Parts: sequence; structure tokens; C-alpha cells
Amino acid sequence: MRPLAGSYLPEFFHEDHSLPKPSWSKDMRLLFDQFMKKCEDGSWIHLPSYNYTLFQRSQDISAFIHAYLPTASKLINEEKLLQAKIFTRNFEDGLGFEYVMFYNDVEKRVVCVFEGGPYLQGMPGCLHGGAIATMIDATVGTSAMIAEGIVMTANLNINFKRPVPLCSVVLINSQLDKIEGRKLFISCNVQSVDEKTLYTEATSLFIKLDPEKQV
Ligand SMILES: CCCCCCCCCCCCCCCC(=O)SCCNC(=O)CCNC(=O)[C@H](O)C(C)(C)COP(=O)(O)OP(=O)(O)OC[C@H]1O[C@@H](n2cnc3c(N)ncnc32)[C@H](O)[C@@H]1OP(=O)(O)O
Repeated sequence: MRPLAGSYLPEFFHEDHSLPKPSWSKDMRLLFDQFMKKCEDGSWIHLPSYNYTLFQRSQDISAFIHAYLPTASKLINEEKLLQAKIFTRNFEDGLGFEYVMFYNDVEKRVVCVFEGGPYLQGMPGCLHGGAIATMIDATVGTSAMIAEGIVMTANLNINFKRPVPLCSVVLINSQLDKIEGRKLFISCNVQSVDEKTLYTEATSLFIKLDPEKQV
């Protein structure tokens, strides 16, 4: 795997939240072990995941926002920014988003093993569509960041085909389809672990941020 574009890896490492926890279900643990086995020959890579942003120091966050999002930076309260945490990583263990991602560089695929906990309910007994959209965005977003560094979601188009049972484990399979200039097209599906149920299909467009442009 080539180094991440932009080389913006965190300077300080935190607890990796993508490692097995007692709250994980048997299915989640089984899939984690299967993918870790695939990592042994280097074809797949386990992607660590933290609950803070990629930048730890406040001056790094500020510098990033001023460089890449100058318009937004005028409206951001810098004090509040110090409290910022990653949306998907701040529920108590087992209650919200439990997930782990793996990357295959040859196939340009990111797979996310995801279990949506009881606090993510939408319709009774089912996962909230917004929670599914969030995890799709996080999975395709990870794929886009690995390919091109600093990107944002411009379009996310989702077809919800079957309800996802709350607290079940699903596989989110994403595929980088093509890159055209600053545009990255990534497709995705959400399937049951036995691959018999196709829950969701999605397409996305990410744009590589251009610091020369006032976004
Ligand atoms: C070790 C491993 C580490 C991995 C690391 C993982 C870290 C953990 C990752 C978590 C991953 C979370 C992923 C969350 C990702 C968000 O949640 S992002 C938040 C939601 N998105 C936003 O807020 C974006 C808001 N939109 C914008 O800011 C701007 O529209 C954008 C997207 C930056 C684009 O603006 P721009 O740079 O001015 O681009 P612009 O010139 O308008 O368009 C460029 C091209 O794209 C086209 N385009 C732009 N928008 C669209 C659109 N909506 N539809 C179609 N075409 C479009 C234009 O037509 C143009 O095409 P061409 O003329 O070049 O052919």
C-alpha cells in the first residue's frame, strides 16, 4: 500500500476502537478474525480507528480548516472545536456504531464489518436509515481518503431495499470505480453476513479539496 496522500496521519495515537471488545457479538468477532487472517499475506490491511479527528493538536485543526475550508472557518467556534470527536466513535461500547474496516489495495476495496447497537433504532427493531447512511459515508469516505487524501462527500445516493435488523452484523462493501480529475466515484452495498440479503445499495461522489479554492 502506498503512503496515504497528503500524509496527514495523527501525530498522537489514541486507543484503536476497531479492535474486539467484550460487547461485540459472536458474528462480529468471527468476521474480524476471518479478515485478520486475510491480512496475514498482506492482501488486506486492517484500518485502525480513533475517536478523535485525524489531527490532535488544536493548531493543526485550525490550520487545516483555514487552509481547506476558509469560508466555514469564519463560523466555527474554536473553543468548541477542542471538544470535537468523531461522530461514529462516541457511543458507549455496544450501544451505537461498532465497526471495523479492512482495505484491499489491489482491488481498491474497503470492507466494513458493522453492528448497529440499540441506540441506533429507527422503525421498531430496525436500524435507523441515517445510521446506515452514516456508515456508508464513513466506508466510502475512507476509501476516497486512502486514494486521494483530503476529500469531501459531494453526493451520496442510497437505495434502501430491505430493513436492517437492529443489532445484526452486516458487511458494507465499497469499491472505488473511477477517478476523474478531482472527482472520485465509489459504489457500495450493504449485505447480510451470509450474503443472502442485499439491504442497501449506494453510489457516491467525493471531491478532492483544492486549497486554492474558497470552499
Ligand atoms: C489509515 C487509514 C486512514 C483512513 C482515514 C479514515 C479516516 C476516517 C474517515 C471518515 C470518513 C468520513 C467521511 C465523511 C465525509 C463527510 O461527511 S463530508 C460532509 C458532507 N459534505 C459536505 O459538507 C460537502 C459540501 N460541499 C462542498 O463543500 C463543495 O461542494 C465540494 C464538495 C467541496 C466541491 O466544491 P468545489 O471544490 O468547489 O468543487 P466544484 O468545482 O464545484 O466541482 C468539482 C467538480 O465536481 C462536480 N460536482 C461537485 N458537486 C457535485 C455534485 N453534488 N454532484 C455531481 N457533481 C458534482 C462539479 O460539477 C465539477 O465537475 P467538473 O466541472 O470538474 O467536471
